[in-house]
Amino acid sequence: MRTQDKKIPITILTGFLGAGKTSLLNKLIKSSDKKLALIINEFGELGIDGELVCEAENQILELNNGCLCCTVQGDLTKILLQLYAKKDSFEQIVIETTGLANPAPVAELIYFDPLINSKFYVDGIITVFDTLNAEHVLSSPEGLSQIVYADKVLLSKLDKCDNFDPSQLSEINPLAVYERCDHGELVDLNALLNLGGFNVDNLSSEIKTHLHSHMGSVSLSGEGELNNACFRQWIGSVLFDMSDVVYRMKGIVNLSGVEGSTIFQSVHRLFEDEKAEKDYGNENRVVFIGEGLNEDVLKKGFFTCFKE
Ligand SMILES: Nc1nc2c(ncn2[C@@H]2O[C@H](COP(=O)(O)OP(=O)(O)OP(=O)(O)O)[C@@H](O)[C@H]2O)c(=O)[nH]1
Repeated sequence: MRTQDKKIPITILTGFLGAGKTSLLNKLIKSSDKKLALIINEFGELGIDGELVCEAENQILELNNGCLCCTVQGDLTKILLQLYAKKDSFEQIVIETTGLANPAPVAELIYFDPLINSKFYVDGIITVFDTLNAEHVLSSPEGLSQIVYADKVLLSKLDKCDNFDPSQLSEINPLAVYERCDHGELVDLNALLNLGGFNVDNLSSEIKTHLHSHMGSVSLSGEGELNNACFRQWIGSVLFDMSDVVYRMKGIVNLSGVEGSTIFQSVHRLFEDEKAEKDYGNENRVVFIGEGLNEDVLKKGFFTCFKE
């Protein structure tokens, strides 16, 4: 028996902001043969991804107070040890990193922290790559590191992109396996949780530094009912006017004339809304992630949408 056989496998799921990680995770949860424990790390102090992930029987733990690749490694150690104490209730852990994370420091923690390494191993690093925003993703060090360290790269949004050239990725990482994955759909989702071990030799501490200091998030929240037309107009104008600086927006809102809560999300200008599975009552939470965001302007716009 290999020593790894006694350890708990961890899959690191990464991919740039809005690439399709949560979409994939939801498909994985529904079709997995294994019971999973999920650790979801978000950029922005108001957690929304935890709500977007379907619960099934799995344990979901959120880390919202920083990015795993820099500030919250101590928290990750604590969570992993807590999970280990309940190890009979799941078979594998999936860590969904923020869209701005370099996966290497997370893998390094699992490999080089003796306590963690005696209990866990990295089964693989999976990167969801947004083909529609390829140029933008590859121009950022975070997006690049997600390709560099991947064991498997899932190409999302090819349904909306007809001129994507995959050789630009295989030139960066010829060792990874590349596969098409629209909306988290894959032929064999279960194989994703059995990649069989990540190659520790690929790790380089050089790209370990805090890369995304220029990025920031603005989290807005308030109780009550938002005027539906006003809110849609405001979001539309934010995405239009600030599309260069707002990379990602997510929100759970209570809109006038709409029963239950609505989930809003955008990746650059691509925008979607859907009925939330759960009713959050009067609660409204909106998170913007981007570069040089003007919190006061966003706050003012948000609060003018509350119905008198
Ligand atoms: N057309 C298209 N849209 C997609 C695809 N995959 C995801 N999306 C959409 O892209 C948006 C972001 O998807 P998510 O799964 O939330 O992305 P994410 O990587 O978890 O986002 P963050 O956690 O914020 O970084 C959603 O509106 C999805 O419906 C795809 O293959 N094709």
